Amino acid sequence: MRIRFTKMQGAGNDFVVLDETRGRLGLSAAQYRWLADRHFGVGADQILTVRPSPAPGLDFEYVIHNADGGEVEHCGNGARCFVRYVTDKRLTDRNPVRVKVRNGQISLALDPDGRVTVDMGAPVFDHARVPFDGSGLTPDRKLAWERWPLPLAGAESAPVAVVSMGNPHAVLLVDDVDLAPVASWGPQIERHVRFPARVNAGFLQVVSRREVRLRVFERGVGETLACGTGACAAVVAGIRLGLLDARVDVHTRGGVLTIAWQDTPAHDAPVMMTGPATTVFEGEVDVPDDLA
Ligand SMILES: N[C@@H](CCC[C@H](N)C(=O)O)C(=O)O
Repeated sequence: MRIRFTKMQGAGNDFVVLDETRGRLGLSAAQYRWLADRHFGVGADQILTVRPSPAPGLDFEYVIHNADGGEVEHCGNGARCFVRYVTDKRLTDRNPVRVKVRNGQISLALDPDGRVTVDMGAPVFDHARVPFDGSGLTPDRKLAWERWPLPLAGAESAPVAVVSMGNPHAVLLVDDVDLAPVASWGPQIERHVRFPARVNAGFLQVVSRREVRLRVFERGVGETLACGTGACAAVVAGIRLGLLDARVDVHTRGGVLTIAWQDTPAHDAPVMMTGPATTVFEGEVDVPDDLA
């Protein structure tokens, strides 16, 4: 099947964007995997699919597949690229744009400086909704909020803060992200038995109360140059741990994201994320239909 696509990136987290506003392409998980493949396909961390509004009061639906072909709930950098795409393609003239994602809705605005600001919704801390199983573990309460000790191979234990931004995140404090064990601990945390839906693993270095460095080993992908929901989760965790102010610049390997979250007694304020969204190129490709 021959399809048109747009290649985009936000802080180096890269996407193949597909337009299904005039009809479904009907791709299989294997075909999404092929599109994301950097050797045999186009190459991307995620595939974003734009669909028409599913309900009054919404402008679009967008669907996200990880490079492993699995559908996921949320993608922060993808959300910014999504709004750049529907605006540049003149699929809408609304600003902000209201979009349905898998388990909720988000609002996205193009800023005058060319960046995009996304209302990412409120973080979720309820373990059942993350989902996370902390039963039998004793949390570390040395800081203002708890961290849960995950046993890893080699008898090491990783103390993680647990938060959902619509998708699950485990956030680990490290002294220096350049030296963090992302390649060895990332896959173990991603598939840890305590996270039944798997998890994105964030390695957070606090530089000051307004500046952090972050690397994320993403569920279904591996380490990416940036993760938007990971940046939101890391800043929310840092604020709840008492280490960060309400507005923080997050330095990733692919660029800077600004995250703002005003903590309240109910911890239910929305997280605002601002960052870049860029079109790289457009193309057509023959997607094999005999993939296993
Ligand atoms: N790159 C994304 C997150 C994409 C989904 C994630 N890998 C998951 O499985 O939850 C972002 O920018 O948020």
